[in-house]
Amino acid sequence: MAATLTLTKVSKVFAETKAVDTVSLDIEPGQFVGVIGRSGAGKSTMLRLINRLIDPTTGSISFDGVEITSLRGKALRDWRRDCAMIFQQFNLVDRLDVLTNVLIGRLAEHGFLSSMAMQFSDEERTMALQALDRLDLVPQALQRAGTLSGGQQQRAAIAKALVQQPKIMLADEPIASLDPANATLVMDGLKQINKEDGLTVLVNLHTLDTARAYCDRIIAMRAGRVFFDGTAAQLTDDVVRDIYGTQGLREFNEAVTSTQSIAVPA
Ligand SMILES: Nc1ncnc2c1ncn2[C@@H]1O[C@H](COP(=O)(O)OP(=O)(O)OP(=O)(O)O)[C@@H](O)[C@H]1O
Repeated sequence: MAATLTLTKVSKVFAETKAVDTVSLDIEPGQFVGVIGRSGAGKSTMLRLINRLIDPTTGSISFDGVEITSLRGKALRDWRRDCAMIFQQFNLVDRLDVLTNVLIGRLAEHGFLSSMAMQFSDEERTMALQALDRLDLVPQALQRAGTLSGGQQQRAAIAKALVQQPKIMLADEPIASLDPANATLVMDGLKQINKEDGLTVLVNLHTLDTARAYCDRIIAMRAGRVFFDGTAAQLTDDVVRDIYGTQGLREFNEAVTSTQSIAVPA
């Protein structure tokens, strides 16, 4: 059963920098949420806090009523499986084939010895092939991951995340290294999984057009705080200018996954 992710007054301080500043949010099950904002606004830090790659300085993060920030040992490993993370740089092992890379997503379910031996059941291989099929990557299943295009690698990373059978999918700028055609395929893949499986998706994006085209809800961060939280329709050009500033807006207004764009003042 899907569950709500709740952040309550979450802050993360690095030395002098308040990367995330008193953020409170409820992410409802099945939402496709885009997080936007200028470089340094705190987007990656927020995702890393949710995944427990880092710990908050203060505040609470809970999922289905369970406090995430206090999980240790197996409970923490289980959370990292439930909360799959996609990174800009794909996180695949280049020298291994695509199918094996996807199967690595199952290792959290294995004991130490079977993990070391990379022994997977027929059921797991079927699951991995089904995930690859959803991402249109069956023809590449036996190809070395390092030989795939960037877009194919990112779709393989999504397949790997899928076989973890996560409850929520986090993606930290998953299309930042991709050309428009591949960026569109990756976003379409995430959207398809969100719609078909009802999986909650929380994705950091550098480009407004992508957030507008794909996200049910857009959260804009500025200096660690939530500056805007609403739908694409509510994200007016005036709000966008406040988020990015006119200069920043130029930088972030390049169309990456669609031809829509907003007006930038001359
Ligand atoms: N490990 C760290 N040590 C010190 N400062 C950090 C660390 N991680 C992030 N910061 C700082 O926290 C702030 C927020 O960084 P973060 O990476 O979350 O921003 P972002 O919105 O994801 O930016 P970008 O779009 O460039 O990835 C920045 O000022 C950054 O320099």
